[in-house]
Amino acid sequence: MFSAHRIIFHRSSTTLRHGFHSSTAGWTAAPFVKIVEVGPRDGLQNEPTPISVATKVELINRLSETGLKCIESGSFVSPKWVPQMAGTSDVLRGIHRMPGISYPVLVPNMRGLEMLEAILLEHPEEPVTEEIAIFTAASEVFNKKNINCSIAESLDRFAPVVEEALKGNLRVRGYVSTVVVCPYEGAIEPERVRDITTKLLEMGCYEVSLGDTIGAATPKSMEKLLNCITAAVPVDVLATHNHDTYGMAVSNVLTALKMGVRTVDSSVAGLGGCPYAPGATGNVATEDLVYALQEEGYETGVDLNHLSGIGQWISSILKRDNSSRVGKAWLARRARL
Ligand SMILES: CC(C)(COP(=O)([O-])OP(=O)([O-])OC[C@H]1O[C@@H](n2cnc3c(N)ncnc32)[C@H](O)[C@@H]1OP(=O)([O-])[O-])[C@@H](O)C(=O)NCCC(=O)NCCSC(=O)C[C@@](C)(O)CC(=O)[O-]
Repeated sequence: MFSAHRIIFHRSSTTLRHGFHSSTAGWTAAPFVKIVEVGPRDGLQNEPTPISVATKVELINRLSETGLKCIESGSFVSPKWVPQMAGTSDVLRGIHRMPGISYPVLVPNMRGLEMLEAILLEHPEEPVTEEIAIFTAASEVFNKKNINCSIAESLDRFAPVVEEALKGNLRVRGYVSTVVVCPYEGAIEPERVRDITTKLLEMGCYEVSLGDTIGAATPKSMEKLLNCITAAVPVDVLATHNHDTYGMAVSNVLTALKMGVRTVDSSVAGLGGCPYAPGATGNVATEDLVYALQEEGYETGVDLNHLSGIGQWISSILKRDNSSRVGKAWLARRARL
């Protein structure tokens, strides 16, 4: 379980015209950062208008061509609670899965896992996904509003889900929400997050993503949180999931990377938010993240030009502003060319 940071060798990318062009020049070592693209799930779950299965499938297929290695593709949650995630079965059936990319889905209980298993049985030789994510929170009130149970009940509920998933060769990722501030309870003590993270890892999650659900963290609070958690678990089983409500997300991610985190969640065009976190905006935009990472000397394997076009496309389909500043800069630059 404990592995050294993932270092890859690559041709250094010479950044031309503010990060949108790359060329090759010599061999260097750059730390690789895995991006977990959550746009098709976290990004779409909070949209006010219905989104067709065809649009979801097209979004995932387009994202699959950018170099991303992990694209969260939906949720097997109750459609009464989160209507935008209805149709996840058809989304999984419809996407063109590319080798080397994982397409995880959220599963809140055994019912959700059974729904996924039913699809997996349709083509056992070609599984529609190899990974699920379970999700709880460090705040009792948020957890109750989000999944209708206490934190302890959620862990009890997830234990058999994880056991069954692992038996079926599905990898399991864990999420902890409200890791810094809860919209209902206020500041959260890092020790609470540490203890829940540890329990999820002991249960069998290979990684835990730390959700700053309302985007209220700052570099200082991220550092405090990670110092507390990494005293108990190795940093390479942690990921960060930063919403960008206060414009702090990129700074928070860079802080986490300096502390050794190498997996970061983000959402194309900065889409998203949790329906049970009022006032929170979307995740850090994947375009902003990729730009910051490449300028800071990290490797992501993602084609920023291609991604920026997709961010603009999905924003226009959803009839909303593109929340990615880098995406907007890309559009303005394209207009000038
Ligand atoms: C967990 C439940 C289901 C409990 O909901 P409940 O009402 O307590 O469950 P229940 O077992 O009493 O079932 C109620 C109804 O839902 C059905 N049901 C039950 N389970 C399922 C299922 N899996 N799929 C489809 N339907 C289901 C069940 O069959 C029944 O249907 P009815 O008899 O009324 O017709 C509900 O609270 C729920 O679905 N919550 C989902 C909340 C959610 O998706 N939130 C957003 C994702 S988390 C997030 O965004 C944060 C994160 C991860 O991004 C990190 C961060 O930013 O912090």
